Amino acid sequence: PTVPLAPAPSLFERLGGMANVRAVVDDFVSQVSADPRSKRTFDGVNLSRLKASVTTHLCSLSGGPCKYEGDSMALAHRGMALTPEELNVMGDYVDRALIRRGVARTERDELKAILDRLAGEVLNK
Ligand code: HEM
Repeated sequence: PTVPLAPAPSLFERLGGMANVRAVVDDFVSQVSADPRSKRTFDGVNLSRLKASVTTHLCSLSGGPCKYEGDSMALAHRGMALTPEELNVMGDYVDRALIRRGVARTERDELKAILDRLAGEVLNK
């Protein structure tokens, strides 16, 4: 039998590591916060700060070496009454940003599954 010599790379590594995750977040947060279908909650939000926070969050969620210390998802989105449509708009921009950075289908689907599991914590708060 074959004994694996090294653990399988984390999703974080397969996404291309910190540089790629940061670039993807920079891309999709810029798009979501500018699109008329999804921009209403971004008024007055410090986008650089948000991008840094979302990068750390995704790094941590995908098994990377980060520790997310921001607010819970329910608290972060409290009072926004986010809709499934807004979440879909974001999901599409995430996917397109990943494609632009050369991330393959398997990894895109894995990240989508992680984000889908958080939907209940961000919608309708
Ligand atoms: C699964 C989906 C989502 C995840 C995982 C997520 C993640 C996050 C994270 C990590 C933060 C930063 C919280 C902090 O720094 O304490 C944040 C803030 C924020 N999110 Fe989301 N988010 C999601 C969906 C959305 C959607 C669909 C929208 C709007 C279309 C949105 C709008 C915002 C805004 C405006 C903030 C900034 C709040 C502020 O600084 O006052 N989020 N989100």
